[in-house]
Amino acid sequence: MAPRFSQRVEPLNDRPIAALKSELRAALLAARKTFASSDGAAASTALAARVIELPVFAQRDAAVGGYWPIRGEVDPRPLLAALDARGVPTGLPVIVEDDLAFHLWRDGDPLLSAGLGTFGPDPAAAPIVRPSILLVPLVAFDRRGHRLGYGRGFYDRVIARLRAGGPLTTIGLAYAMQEVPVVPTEPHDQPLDYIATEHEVLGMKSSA
Ligand SMILES: Nc1nc2c(c(=O)[nH]1)N(C=O)[C@@H](CNc1ccc(C(=O)N[C@@H](CCC(=O)O)C(=O)O)cc1)CN2
Ligand SMILES: Nc1ncnc2c1ncn2[C@@H]1O[C@H](COP(=O)(O)OP(=O)(O)OP(=O)(O)O)[C@@H](O)[C@H]1O
Repeated sequence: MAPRFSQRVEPLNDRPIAALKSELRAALLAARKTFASSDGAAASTALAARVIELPVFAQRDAAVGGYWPIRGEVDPRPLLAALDARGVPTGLPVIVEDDLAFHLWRDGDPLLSAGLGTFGPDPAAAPIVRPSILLVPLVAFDRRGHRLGYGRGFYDRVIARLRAGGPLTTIGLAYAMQEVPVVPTEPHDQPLDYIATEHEVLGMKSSA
């Protein structure tokens, strides 16, 4: 006899992680957009004032990888401008196949399309920088330092690659409203060293 219900209702813990991630992603993307349109600029300025105090930015030879904000992300430009004023080189990513190349960029430099609706420096004109500190955009985060992005794995891959080449400090930039109790994770997910919001800077390393 045919079962009465053809679809099994799966308990939460059995759901594939990718499906949990995409539901969380959709919900937080919508909420972030709403928050950013009214409160994003003030929160991004407050966040910059907090995060610039991290001692890591005062390290000799620091170079910072930023991003050009899209889709209601925290605007890292106040922080990038403060770093530039201190003489710290800053760069933005350009998509190259499955990887990101960071090229030197400061306020006023030209911007070109850098792939998937993002903007970045002219890769033919701006030198490559190897970030020792990476500012990481995110859709959702939890207090363990896990993040959810747009689901293409670019940051997971570039963090793994940069770490293999030398010391790297990763700092997620988020509005406090992007916090969730637990981000579902897979083995390739790279936890962040810090997450900065307009209210606090969370350090994940015991040495922090
Ligand atoms: N501001 C910013 N720049 C970034 C990233 C990011 O998360 N934020 N990246 C982090 O990985 C890399 C680019 N990865 C991205 C992955 C997906 C989408 C995105 O919004 N995709 C849309 C479709 C856009 C299109 O096809 O034109 C989508 O999936 O709906 C954007 C960037 C490098 N630059
Ligand atoms: N180090 C890696 N090497 C190869 N593939 C990877 C790596 N990291 C992630 N991926 C692939 O990228 C895809 C997207 O991963 P995930 O859903 O964790 O992205 P995300 O963290 O939300 O997005 P992003 O890092 O682009 O902001 C996964 O299917 C995964 O297989």
